[in-house]
Amino acid sequence: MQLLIEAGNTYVKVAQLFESGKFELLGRYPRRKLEMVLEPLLEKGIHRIVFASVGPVEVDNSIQRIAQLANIPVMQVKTLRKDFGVKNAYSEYQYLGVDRWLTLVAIRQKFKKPTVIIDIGTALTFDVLAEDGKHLGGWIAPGYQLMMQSVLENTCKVFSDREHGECITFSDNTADGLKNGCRAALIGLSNTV
Ligand SMILES: Nc1ncnc2c1ncn2[C@@H]1O[C@H](COP(=O)(O)OP(=O)(O)OP(=O)(O)O)[C@@H](O)[C@H]1O
Ligand SMILES: CC(C)(CO)[C@@H](O)C(=O)NCCC(=O)O
Repeated sequence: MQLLIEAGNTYVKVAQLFESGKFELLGRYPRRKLEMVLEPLLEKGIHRIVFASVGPVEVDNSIQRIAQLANIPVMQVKTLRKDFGVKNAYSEYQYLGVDRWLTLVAIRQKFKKPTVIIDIGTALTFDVLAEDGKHLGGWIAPGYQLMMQSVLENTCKVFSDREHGECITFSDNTADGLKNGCRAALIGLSNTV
């Protein structure tokens, strides 16, 4: 069994890949919980850890260290210039986030059609893939939480609450106004492509 880890800017996602090809998502965890989550898992017959990270280097080091202590080989996946039928649009190819690269590769494997990938995580990313596997570039914008946070941190009287729905109606109160406004911005951006 292999352990697959994707370290993002908000969460670290952990999954198991069995010999049969079956895949099971174990969960997503805040970065600070990584060691606590990984250590018990490594006692379960893991023969390799494969990870990709767009987080701080401390997370990469922490995964390497935990694997080393448990004597398990570890492989860090990096962004490539060209492989798996995808050609990276970046002239300095290594600067394209590995999460974006892996999504391009996965989409190419599955569809082989012109595709716009919209990924709403900490950041909102767009990546355009042509039919022949050529990556035509993309956009990076703030995700929902980041968008709200930037307004909250730079105003005195705007506030929010913990409820999150799917509404984009015009609002008659501050919290809904902010949440609906940020959702509408994400939708508007997505509709521009
Ligand atoms: N339904 C939702 N309502 C409000 N905020 C959400 C919702 N889903 C996710 N978020 C927020 O969006 C951000 C990204 O979360 P998400 O888990 O979707 O992305 P991610 O792919 O894990 O991001 P990263 O890979 O950068 O860690 C977080 O700040 C999260 O709290
Ligand atoms: C844009 C994010 C934060 C999305 O997770 C990540 O892919 C990243 O850190 N990318 C590096 C910069 C780039 O892709 O151009």
